[in-house]
Amino acid sequence: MGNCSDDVLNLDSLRKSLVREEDTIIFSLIERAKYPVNSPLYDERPGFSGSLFEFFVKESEAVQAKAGRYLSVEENAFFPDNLPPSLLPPRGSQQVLHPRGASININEQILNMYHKKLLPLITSDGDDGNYAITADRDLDCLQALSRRIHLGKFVAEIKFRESPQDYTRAILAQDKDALMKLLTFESVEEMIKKRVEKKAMVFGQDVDLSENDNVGNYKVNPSVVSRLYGEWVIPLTKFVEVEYLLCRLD
Ligand SMILES: O=C(O)C(=O)C[C@]1(C(=O)O)C=C[C@@H](O)C=C1
Repeated sequence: MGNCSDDVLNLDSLRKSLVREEDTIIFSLIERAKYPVNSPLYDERPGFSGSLFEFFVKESEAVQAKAGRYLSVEENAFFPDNLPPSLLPPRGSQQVLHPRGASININEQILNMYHKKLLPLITSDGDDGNYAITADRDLDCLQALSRRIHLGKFVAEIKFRESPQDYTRAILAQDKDALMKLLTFESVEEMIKKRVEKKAMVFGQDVDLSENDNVGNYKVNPSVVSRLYGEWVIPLTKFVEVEYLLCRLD
């Protein structure tokens, strides 16, 4: 979203960014679902010190690091060790987040969820040999999911600033359950799950000029998108929020 500076930091504007990220996530899933699972991409390969997927992501992240992607506190690398420095100077934006919480990176969990849970649900079996483009589509999905989930840091910061007393009590007690309760809005979560399902129907339908809508023929199963949010995206965002808050007073 690129505008997480102090003057625009409020819950409404952040929630708008989360809503906009839904579009990015759903379109990236639709693009990935064009290709079969292509499992050899993820197998260890001699000469690559890992899989072709890992090689692709590491090299892509190295280029993006040089071009300044990770200067933004909203961006987190999947393989952050040994990234080259940015060739551009830092942008000097205000530090909105608490420094300890700003460095939270749960991409390992996101990667694990993506490979083990999500990918089998959105791809067909098979191998068409298009490994590079498949890896590129994977990276798009992963970066969109990661950005959305790590925005939890900003959400947590806002919530802390809005009710410092309640949060301070729970933080001092290091009470994760109390923090989780404070930051949860069940009605908001329900609305999100319904909305992403509807978006997947709208974005993923075949469009042609005949009278008959191609209802029911979706590029990514809308109920999988709703499940993705309910079981992984929202819980992981909340995990980031709790982790951020736990160290907010350090
Ligand atoms: O909108 C918020 O208040 C958030 O904290 C974000 C979010 C989400 O991940 O979408 C997480 C927890 C809330 O229960 C509702 C929604």
